[in-house]
Amino acid sequence: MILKVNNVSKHFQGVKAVNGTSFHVEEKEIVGVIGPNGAGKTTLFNLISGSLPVTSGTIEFKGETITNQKAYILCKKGIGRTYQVVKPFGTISVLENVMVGAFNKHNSRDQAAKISKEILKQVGLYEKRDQIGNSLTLADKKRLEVAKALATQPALLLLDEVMAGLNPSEVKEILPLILQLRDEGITIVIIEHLMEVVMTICDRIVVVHHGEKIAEGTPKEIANHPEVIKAYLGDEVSYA
Ligand SMILES: Nc1ncnc2c1ncn2[C@@H]1O[C@H](COP(=O)(O)OP(=O)(O)OP(=O)(O)O)[C@@H](O)[C@H]1O
Repeated sequence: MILKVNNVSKHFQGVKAVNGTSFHVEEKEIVGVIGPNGAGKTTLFNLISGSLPVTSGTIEFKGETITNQKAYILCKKGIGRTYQVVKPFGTISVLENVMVGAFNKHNSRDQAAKISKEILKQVGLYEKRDQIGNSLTLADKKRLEVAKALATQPALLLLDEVMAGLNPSEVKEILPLILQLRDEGITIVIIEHLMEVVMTICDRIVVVHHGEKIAEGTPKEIANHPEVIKAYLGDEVSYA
């Protein structure tokens, strides 16, 4: 088991963004986190990656309790993440953007550049390595987000809506990349609102609603789960 989230809560004043959630992730699994808007998905990622402290509960990574450790320390330990809102360093090149991630593990500029070029080839951005970050299309900015996270050489990669805003053919292009990363040994937790994507690539799915886990299972189990159907088809109509 690579990740264990034990009864974790995050309350913002009166808002119970995450409320007593528990789940685990096995090595090399692809686990989807789904739920309606505001369900607490991104907050969960912020807690796992150390961007926010928990209100209560514990988080274990590779058997070690890592609750409330700083984000840069968790990054060094192997937890990488992308952000829902893509934020490339707009005025430096695509290659330099990725190198920022690579410096997490490598002090030498040459070594960081070498690794970053390999990653750019893998995500299909090598030809655009000298372009400025801001000049990329949204689809390419999403690839760059993945590349920046990969450059930190994560064992566990948290992908936050990397396909939101992409057209169907762009989505089809990025799916094999995610499967390839898993084949290379990276464990993936993915927040994704595109059901066909989640159903296709995930081994298991965790469903959250109002900060609480309401279901967990294989894509098939989740698709037929009464609580999930209620959460999506009840008074909540939009989801992400
Ligand atoms: N820093 C914060 N301060 C106060 N409230 C917050 C903060 N971050 C998130 N929230 C609230 O916590 C709840 C969960 O938000 P979160 O962004 O985790 O949901 P989500 O499932 O990722 O939503 P979406 O699908 O819209 O991205 C929401 O009610 C949100 O307004």
